[in-house]
Amino acid sequence: MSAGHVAAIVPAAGSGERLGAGRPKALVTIAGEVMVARAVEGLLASGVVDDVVVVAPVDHVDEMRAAVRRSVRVVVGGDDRVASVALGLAVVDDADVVLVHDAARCLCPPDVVRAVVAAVREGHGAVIPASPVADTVRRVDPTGRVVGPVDRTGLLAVQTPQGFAADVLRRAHAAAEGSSAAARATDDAGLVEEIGGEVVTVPGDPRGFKITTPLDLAMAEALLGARPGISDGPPSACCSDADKPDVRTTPCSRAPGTEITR
Ligand SMILES: Nc1ccn([C@@H]2O[C@H](COP(=O)(O)OP(=O)(O)OP(=O)(O)O)[C@@H](O)[C@H]2O)c(=O)n1
Ligand SMILES: C[C@](O)(CO)[C@H](O)COP(=O)(O)O
Repeated sequence: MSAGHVAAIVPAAGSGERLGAGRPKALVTIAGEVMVARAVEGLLASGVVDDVVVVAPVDHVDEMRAAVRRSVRVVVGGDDRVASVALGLAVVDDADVVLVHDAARCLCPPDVVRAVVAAVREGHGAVIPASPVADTVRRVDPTGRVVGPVDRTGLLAVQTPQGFAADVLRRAHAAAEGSSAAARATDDAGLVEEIGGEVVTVPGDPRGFKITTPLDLAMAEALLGARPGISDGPPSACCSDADKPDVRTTPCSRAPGTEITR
């Protein structure tokens, strides 16, 4: 595929129930910058995205436009993520490559964006960043009783941005409209699978984690150096240095193995 026009859709119309911030999650601030603005900046910093469309909650379109501070289009979202992406897709009719990137994965590094776009340009119709699952996985019944092991070999946890040849994503969404596939799919690659399309992976990045709960938010702030750690306590005198960017070169006078309470 030629270079083509790359558009990115940023679904940001969720309410953020699990975060419980009392306002749409994408408008929650992390280290002085709201999530949706961080997500847009990350996409643009990749240097491979030409156009961004933010999908906003109906009552927060102006607020989101102001927060992003870039001349991106902002459209009203739908009742679920699939509907919101479809509404964004409807306005990127000039795109050859379409990325879909959760506002909630706003710390995803630009390298991942570039890798996804490069793989679509190589000719893959659908590309997702994904990483090995770290935890042991079990299947359980509705009561929580374990019913069987799950072989972790070949299991990957999937992130965004997901990248698509525009025609592939359009066909997938058209087929999903009003069908049970839309209800089942938790991501856009799932819709491509539903129409028999091939989906390939590129390596994900731990920083692309989805900010879902208050703990995720605290971890994001800690990653950006905006708080000492994921507990609320103040840093100890010794280890406040560890909060500075280059912790590798910061000496600590405590003996190795000393328990550190934060
Ligand atoms: N109707 C919806 C629902 C979700 N999203 C977006 O899809 C992404 C992934 O969803 P999730 O992290 O689950 O966000 P919420 O749906 O807001 O979270 P919750 O389920 O806790 O309410 C988010 O950027 C969210 O804003 C969207 O654009 N439109
Ligand atoms: C799209 C996604 O972020 C990929 O991991 C994920 O599927 C979103 O899931 P959610 O249940 O809507 O949070």
